Amino acid sequence: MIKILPGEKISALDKRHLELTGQKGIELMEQAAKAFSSWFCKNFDSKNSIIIWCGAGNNGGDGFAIARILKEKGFTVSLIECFEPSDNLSTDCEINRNRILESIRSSKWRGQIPESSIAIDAFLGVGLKGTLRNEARDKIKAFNSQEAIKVSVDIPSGLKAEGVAGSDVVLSDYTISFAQPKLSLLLPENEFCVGDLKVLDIGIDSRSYHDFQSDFYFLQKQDVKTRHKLFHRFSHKGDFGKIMLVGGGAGKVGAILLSGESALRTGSGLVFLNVNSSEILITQIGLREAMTSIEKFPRLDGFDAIGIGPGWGMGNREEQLEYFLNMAKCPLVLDADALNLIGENPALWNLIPVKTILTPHLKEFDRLAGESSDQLERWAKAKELAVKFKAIIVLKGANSLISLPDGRQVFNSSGTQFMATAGAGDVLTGMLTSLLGQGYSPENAALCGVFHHGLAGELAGKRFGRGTIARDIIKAIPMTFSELGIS
Ligand SMILES: NC(=O)C1=CN([C@@H]2O[C@H](COP(=O)(O)OP(=O)(O)OC[C@H]3O[C@@H](n4cnc5c(N)ncnc54)[C@H](O)[C@@H]3O)[C@@H](O)[C@H]2O)[C@H](O)CC1
Ligand SMILES: [K+]
Repeated sequence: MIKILPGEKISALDKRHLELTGQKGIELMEQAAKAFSSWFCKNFDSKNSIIIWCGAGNNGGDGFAIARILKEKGFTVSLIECFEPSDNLSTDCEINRNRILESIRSSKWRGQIPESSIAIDAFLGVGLKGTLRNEARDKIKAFNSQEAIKVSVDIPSGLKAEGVAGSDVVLSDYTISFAQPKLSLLLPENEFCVGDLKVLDIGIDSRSYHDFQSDFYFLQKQDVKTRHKLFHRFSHKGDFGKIMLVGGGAGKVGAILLSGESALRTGSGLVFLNVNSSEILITQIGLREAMTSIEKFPRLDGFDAIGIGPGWGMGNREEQLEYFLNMAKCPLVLDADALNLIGENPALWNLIPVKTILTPHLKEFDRLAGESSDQLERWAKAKELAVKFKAIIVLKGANSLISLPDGRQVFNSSGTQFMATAGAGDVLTGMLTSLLGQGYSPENAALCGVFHHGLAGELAGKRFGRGTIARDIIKAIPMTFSELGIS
């Protein structure tokens, strides 16, 4: 997993990469510009006219290089230079400016903006320091006033790599960040200026990260594959696990059915659904592959993992939750009403077995940890709780954050806005419980489960768009394994 470094460490990281590989800075910039341009060509037709706003630093250097590459690919490109002749350009910005083709129209910033269909923001990157100067503010305002699709290179100009955006910031539809997402790009408070986020590999040598300390990590496709258990010719039913999912109170049985079906689609051998006695019939009809039970205090031996909470209801459940927390000898997942019960009675925290996976969404997290004034505070509290109780806390949302007992915090890269639909969380609970039941370590179950859940959402979202529902995500689960080449 790639470490997420603070903005002020990025140039030191580049330097380390250049030392290790013998590359030159201008070559790394070319790799970044090429990565950006190939993403761009996949997403936009070359009939579009593009205007690129370039600053005087390396972010501007990226912009000049991107201009040259996109022109060669057939786009109509023009440039606005957001600096004065007296300004010092960074060495690599200067080199790329001199490489600009004559056929690219380049103008100085004079307050007028040529029309274009796509505006690329390569004005300021992670090198922004202190308070924004007035002339930079004017340029950002002018950039925002264009009626064009807006794409930021690395980070929206005016936004710092850490913290919440102020009012002087480029309002992007897409932010294409290099090597690692900057922490500010992951804050929901900054969604208004970041838009869709994509992180591109620009070929930084992974050894370059060794010298830098950070507890924040970014989970990508390539990190997940090695964490999976592979099944083979001699695998038997027992390898796929026997799990119990507890929930399905009156009127909410759909939640446990979604979890149950997700667990089966994730590969569980045997799935038991423990529901309210009034719901037994509908549960059996609802998921024919599952077995059902209605005891409030069922026997727990023989189960490989237990997931508790989807649609459970909170009335008179405390004693039951205590029973599960005290008696279970297998790994646990706690979700929904199980979390709300802990929020109401914090003494229950002390009964949670180590390495239990808790999956709160934002509101459930606030009930568990108390109100927070912003997401940064929530991230800090999640880390504190994970370390204190040796738990794994999955704070659900765009780029779900997985806080581990050793203090590491891992942001997920998969997922789509189409997953903001009823039952998507129940699907995750089923997937996580299933992987635990198949013998995955809690850390691997959390990382693989969260990634595959997001990927299933992406695949379902591609097909159904705004109409995506939780059952579409479940149907896409098997495809996520073939996508990653996992048997
Ligand atoms: N490893 C990577 O991710 C790579 C990233 N690249 C790109 O490089 C930039 C960072 O470049 P840097 O030269 O350090 O700084 P910037 O271009 O972001 O900014 C310098 C620019 O900004 C002006 N400035 C600074 N503070 C202010 C202020 N308060 N008000 C107004 N203007 C300000 C300063 O005068 C300079 O002109 C990174 O984001 C990537 O885009 C590399 O290309 C490849 C490796
Ligand atoms: K930028």
